[in-house]
Amino acid sequence: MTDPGPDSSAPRRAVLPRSSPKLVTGLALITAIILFGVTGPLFAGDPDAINDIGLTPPGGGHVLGTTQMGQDVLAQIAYATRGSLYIGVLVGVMATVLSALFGIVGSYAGGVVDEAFSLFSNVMLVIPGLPLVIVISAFVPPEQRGAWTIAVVLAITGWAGSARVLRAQTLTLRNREYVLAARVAGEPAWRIITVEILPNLLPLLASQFVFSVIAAILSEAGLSFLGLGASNSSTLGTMLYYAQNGFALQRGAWWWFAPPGLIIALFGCGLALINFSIDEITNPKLRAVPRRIRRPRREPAPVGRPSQDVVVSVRNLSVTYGNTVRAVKDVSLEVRRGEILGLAGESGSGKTTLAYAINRLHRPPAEVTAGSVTFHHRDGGDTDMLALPSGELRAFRWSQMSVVFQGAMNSLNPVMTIRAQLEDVLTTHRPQLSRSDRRARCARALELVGVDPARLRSYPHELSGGMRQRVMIAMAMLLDPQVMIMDEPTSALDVVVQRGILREILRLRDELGFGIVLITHDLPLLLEVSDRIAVMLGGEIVECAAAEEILARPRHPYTRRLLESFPSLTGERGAFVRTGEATGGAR
Ligand SMILES: Nc1ncnc2c1ncn2[C@@H]1O[C@H](COP(=O)(O)OP(=O)(O)OP(=O)(O)O)[C@@H](O)[C@H]1O
Repeated sequence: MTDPGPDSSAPRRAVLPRSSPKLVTGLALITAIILFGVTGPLFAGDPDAINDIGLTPPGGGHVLGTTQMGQDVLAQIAYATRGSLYIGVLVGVMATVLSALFGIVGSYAGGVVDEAFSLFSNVMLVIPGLPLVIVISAFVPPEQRGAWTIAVVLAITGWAGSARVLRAQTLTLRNREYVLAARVAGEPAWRIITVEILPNLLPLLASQFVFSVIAAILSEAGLSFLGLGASNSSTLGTMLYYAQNGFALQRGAWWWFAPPGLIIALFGCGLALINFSIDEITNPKLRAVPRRIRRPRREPAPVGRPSQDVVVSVRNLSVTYGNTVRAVKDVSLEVRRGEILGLAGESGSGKTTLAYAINRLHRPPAEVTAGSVTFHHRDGGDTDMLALPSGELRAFRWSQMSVVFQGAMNSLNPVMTIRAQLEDVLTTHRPQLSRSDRRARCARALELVGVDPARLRSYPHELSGGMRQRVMIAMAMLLDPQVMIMDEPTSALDVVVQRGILREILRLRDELGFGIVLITHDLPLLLEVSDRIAVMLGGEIVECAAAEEILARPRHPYTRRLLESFPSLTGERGAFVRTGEATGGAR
């Protein structure tokens, strides 16, 4: 067997949830209560043993005192905790299975099955739960009212709300591309549900299970308190019932009613804390990344001010993802007013990370570890992008530096008209504009990108991919920004539409004079439209020069190989692709 090496546990560590104070506290509480419930009865004496000492406060031979019959309260609590946990888990499992069956299977099957399941869930949902539980419990004779009976009653009155939520979520998931792909690939329905859909519903199912357990323990306590609980088993609720009947409160016997109440409260609290952490555990994207309070190392102010036509200067910028990936390494570049700066490089070379960091759109675990990004205003003022308070950054971002995201045509909200989405930007950033001015600006923005303003009334699905892409560009231009960052703005479109949109962008750049950072893998396209091109490799800019210079005299071997891979540029087809030479990615 080979030695996995000292770092073999690192990837495993990366996929495990990071502990958070919430999770640790919740787990500690629940573990302690479960341990007490499971092992306590093994050590505690007989909870029903009657002693002639009567009601006694804690002390001596009885750590938590005795009931009015002289029964040991600690022993009773140990058995009662076990009983309540048993009912809670039973109900949690049954309610979760029922809600998954009616919510997930029904909505995936669709048609009559979905309608029938949905109707049944709705009927169960509108029946008031607590009165129904009381009626059913009262109907069952006390001698047959065991823990299982109570658990079944609580489960059948408590699953419908969860089923509705699961149904809504499954209806969305079943139309996702990967589910459609699995269907086209001929996977059977049971496999699609369990492999493609269920893992995405785990956070919901887990929190619904936790919620059902809490609700069951509380409801059982309520039922027992009313004398309708499980007759042949001891639970925290039955303890409270007997304490109430023995006038514990009036007699000041706090040791009789306070401990069971406290255990219920702590159990609910522990499960709620775990519930909060479930999303982070099941969804790696949501895991909180410990933020090291580390300001990027400030660079000394550049000697002299950059020339008037520079709008953004990036100096020695480094960005990392956690401690492992150095995606951008010591990058310096300038974006000039009215220029198109192309950013080329293989997949994973750090282009998107750099563009996002310039606009401070990077999210944890991405972190700027060094360098500076300065925005130079026309009036001579400078803005340190990395030091901008978040309120100012929000206002600054779209109005001075906007972004067209990768896959932008899917960024439009499907349930809002184009007009509403464009107007939203103006309402947020230009609240002083009148309604008619807003409408006129939206129409003008669409005209600029070559879309008929009549389309303002359309919903995104009524537009072609190219139109949606143009709408996103119109949205990015709506506030007359000085810089637009465009990350693969046309990659999903055919070449003719691509060229059409880029011609439009060039015309707008000439007309409005903003600078553009254009990211794409398509080097011929970059050579066609860019003024300058920066080539990235492994997180570094290995070459930055005028587009003609890059084409005529590429200096870096990687740039030369990149050019060789495009036949129309050099005539030597695909050496780069054919040899498959490793080029190195970000590390
Ligand atoms: N959330 C993340 N967590 C960890 N590493 C990441 C994350 N996002 C990106 N990376 C890593 O950062 C590096 C740079 O990624 P980035 O997306 O910036 O590259 P890119 O040049 O834009 O690639 P592409 O052209 O394929 O979009 C890659 O090694 C990538 O694996």
